[in-house]
Amino acid sequence: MKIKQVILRHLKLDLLEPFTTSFGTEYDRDFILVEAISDDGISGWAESVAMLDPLYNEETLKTNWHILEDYLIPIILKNEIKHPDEISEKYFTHIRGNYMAKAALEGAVWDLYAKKQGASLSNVLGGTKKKIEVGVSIGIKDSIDSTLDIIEARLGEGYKRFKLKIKPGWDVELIDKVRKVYPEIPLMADANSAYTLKDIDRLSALDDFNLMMIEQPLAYNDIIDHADLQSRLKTPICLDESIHSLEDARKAIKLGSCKIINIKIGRVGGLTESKKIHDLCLEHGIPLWCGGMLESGIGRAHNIAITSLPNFTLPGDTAASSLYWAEDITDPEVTVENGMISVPELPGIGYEPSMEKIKKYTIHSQTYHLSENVARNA
Ligand SMILES: O=C(O)CCC(=O)C1=CC=C[C@@H](O)[C@@H]1C(=O)O
Ligand SMILES: [Mg+2]
Repeated sequence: MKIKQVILRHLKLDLLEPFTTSFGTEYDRDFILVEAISDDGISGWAESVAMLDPLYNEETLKTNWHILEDYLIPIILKNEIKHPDEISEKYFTHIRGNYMAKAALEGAVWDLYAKKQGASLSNVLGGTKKKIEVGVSIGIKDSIDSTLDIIEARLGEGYKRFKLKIKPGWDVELIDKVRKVYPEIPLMADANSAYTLKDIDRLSALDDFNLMMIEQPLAYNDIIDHADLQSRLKTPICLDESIHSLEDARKAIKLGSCKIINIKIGRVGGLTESKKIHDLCLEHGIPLWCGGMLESGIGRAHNIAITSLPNFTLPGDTAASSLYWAEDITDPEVTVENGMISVPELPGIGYEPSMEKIKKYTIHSQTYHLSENVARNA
C-alpha cells in the first residue's frame, strides 16, 4: 500500500455540556483529524485524542502536530506499507513515546487497509461481535441532583453502565446518594489519579458500594501503589492512564495492580498494540472496555471497531454523538439504540466523513506529499 498524501486538519467542536474531571473542565474539543490517501485515491481516516493541554497525559495537539509533521508522516510517505502492523512493529519503533500521535496516523492507515481489503475495520482487527454494549461517562456536576437527573435520562435510553468522575470531596457522598436511588445499576467511578495511598480511608469507604470498578485512583504513571491498594480493596481497580503499552499491561497484571484495563487506542499507540493488549488480557482473565476521549465520530468509529473484539466484555465510553456534539462530522452520526451500537459492516470504519462539516469545523490544515526534504527526514 503506497500512501501518496497525508492531510492534517485541526478541528474544533463545541461540547454541548462542559465535561469536568478531577483535573479540569473541557468546554470544547480541539483535535487533529488525519486523512491518509493511497496512490489509487482511497482515503483512510483517524483522529488524535491528544488534548490542547497536557493534563490527561504529556501529549498535546501541538506536540502531536510536530511529531506527525517532522517524523511520522515522512516515514509513512517514504515506505510501502504491506500491513498496518508494520507501522508500530517496524517503522515507528525508533520514535520514543508520543503514542497518541502514532495512533492517529496508524489508525488512518488501518482504515485505508481495511477499505482496500473490502472489509470492515472490525473484521480486519479480528472482531467477533455484531453489536456492542455501551455505557456513559458523567463528569463532575454542580450538584448530586444534577448527576441523578443525568443517570435517570441515560437509564431511559438503555445505557448499560454509568461511570461517575470523582475526586476527594466529590466521591463517597455522591456514590452513597446514587446507590440509595439506584441500588442495582452497573456503576463505576473514575478518579483520574486524584488520590494517593494516604486517602486509603476514603477509598476503602468506596469499597462498600458494589462498584464495578474504581478507575485510575492513584498516580497516572503508577502500578506499584495500585498493586498495594488492590490488595486492600475488594472492588476491582481499572487502570487507564498507567497503561501505555503491552509491556505496561504485562507488568501491571504480574504485580496485581488491576483487575480490569480500560483500553484507549491513542493512549497505547494504536490498534496493533491495542490488539496485543487485548490478547494478553484474554490470556490472563483481565476483562477490557474501551475508554473515551471525547472523540468525534471518526474516533468513535475506531472505538466501536476495537470494542468488537471478544475480550471487550464490559461496556465502554462510546456513547452517542448527540450526547457530545450539536452535530458530528460523520454521516451517519454514532447512535445508540437501547445501550447498543451495531458494528458497521461497510469497508473501513463504516462511518463516512462529512466533508461539508469537516470544512465547517476546520481551523487549519496542511497537506504532506513525499518531497525531497521529507524523504531526507524519514
Ligand atoms: O469520551 C467520553 O465520554 C469519556 C471521557 C472521559 O472520561 C475522559 C476523557 C478525557 C480524559 C479523561 O478526562 C477522561 C477519562 O479518564 O476517560
Ligand atoms: Mg479514565
